[in-house]
Amino acid sequence: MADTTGKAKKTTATEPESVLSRRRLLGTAGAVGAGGLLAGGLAGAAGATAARDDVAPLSGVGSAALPFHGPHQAGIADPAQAHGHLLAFDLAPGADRKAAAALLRRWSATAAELTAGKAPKGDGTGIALDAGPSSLTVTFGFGRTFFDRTGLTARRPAALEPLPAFTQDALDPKRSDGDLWVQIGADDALVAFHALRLLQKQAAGTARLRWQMTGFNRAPGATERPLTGRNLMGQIDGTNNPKPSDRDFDARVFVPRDHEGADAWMAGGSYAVVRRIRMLLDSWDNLSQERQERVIGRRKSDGAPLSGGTETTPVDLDKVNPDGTLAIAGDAHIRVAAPASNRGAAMLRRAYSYHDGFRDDGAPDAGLLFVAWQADPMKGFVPVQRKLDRGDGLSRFLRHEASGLFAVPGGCEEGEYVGQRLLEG
Ligand SMILES: C=CC1=C(C)c2cc3[nH]c(cc4nc(cc5[nH]c(cc1n2)c(C)c5CCC(=O)O)C(CCC(=O)O)=C4C)c(C)c3C=C
Ligand SMILES: [Fe+2]
Repeated sequence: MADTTGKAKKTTATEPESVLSRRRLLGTAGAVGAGGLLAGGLAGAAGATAARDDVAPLSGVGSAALPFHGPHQAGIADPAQAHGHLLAFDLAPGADRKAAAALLRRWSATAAELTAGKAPKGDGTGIALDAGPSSLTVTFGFGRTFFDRTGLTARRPAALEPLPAFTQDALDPKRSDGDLWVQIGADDALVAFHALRLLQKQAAGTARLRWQMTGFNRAPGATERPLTGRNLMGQIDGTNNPKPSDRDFDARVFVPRDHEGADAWMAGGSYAVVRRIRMLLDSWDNLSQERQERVIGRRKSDGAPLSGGTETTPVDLDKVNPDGTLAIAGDAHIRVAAPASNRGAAMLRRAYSYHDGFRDDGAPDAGLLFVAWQADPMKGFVPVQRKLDRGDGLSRFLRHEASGLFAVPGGCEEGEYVGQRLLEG
């Protein structure tokens, strides 16, 4: 469902029809294709729970649904969920534009069903049978290499020029880039994995997984009231993000709907910059809290800027302390990253934390799966990262290990698929 501004609206009905359809599957397996379910090894479970008309209402978390269809893809303007997967695929040798179109059609149909809480026909996995949609979103994008491989070079957007090399980059090419990109988010880990598994199976023969990263955020309801999330450095992160209610939000985040030219198919779309940023947590944790706060420019406890006020007080970059020093240090992260320091450049940050065990030296392999959304990377991520690369006090505690830039087309309507205007236009 989209409101008049075209933004996705969350459905929070206690028990939407679409949710019932998946949750009642166990009881109606015969009618909807028991073959799939039984093939998944669920014969016993189906027998034991044959009648599920007494199914209890889902929690608010489970029943929340974000529509797949609409002018923009879901998973951009809505809050990042508790569980996320980022995946990149490369087209298999011989897979052409037609094969890519068929894959996007399959993927879109599956994403539409799953986000509505329905079980795709023939799905025997059983992974998310008891759950509702849990705010699942599935977002699809195209990398630069996709266009040459499908004979669509002439329609590749200029905005997909490779990102410049930054001095602090230590990028692993195997975990960077890719022909196709998929972002999955859900407030339930099984619902998120279910989507990942089905999409990966549907890619067989057409595209091969290039890399995958898994991340997390705080679970909804974990705090007394909704709060801005924290990252693994313990900071409140996301405060000064553009808000959907801002006058210029759409212009900053989405390609205009009347966009023309060879890449007119990107109208209503957005560009995602993906960076895997490892945090040097052992070094960070050794800093005093006062030093940590100076590095960011905000208080750790409540996220208030060091220029005063509360978390939401506008930052005063000119404020001077009684001793004559700047309240927000010259190399503080929020000073260097602020639109005011970058000729207005801004992006929507929608990140997931990650933890992939421990490295040989005992340090956590952990950090941020940073995803920045903007209408044009040259007016968003690129100028800001150029500045951070040179003068950010936080960069001493970070390692950029992987990177990707993806063109994420606008959303599609029922019966259509994401990318159709590119692949069939
Ligand atoms: C190129 C863009 C950015 C990268 C890369 C980046 C990495 C990064 N940031 C934090 C933690 C925080 N960032 C905060 C604010 C902030 N960060 C960016 C951009 C990048 N950050 C911007 C544009 C802003 C907003 C600046 C402003 O206008 O005030 C904050 C403060 C809270 C907030 O506003 O979100 C924190 C904390 C980490 C840990 C990190 C890499 C791992
Ligand atoms: Fe930041």
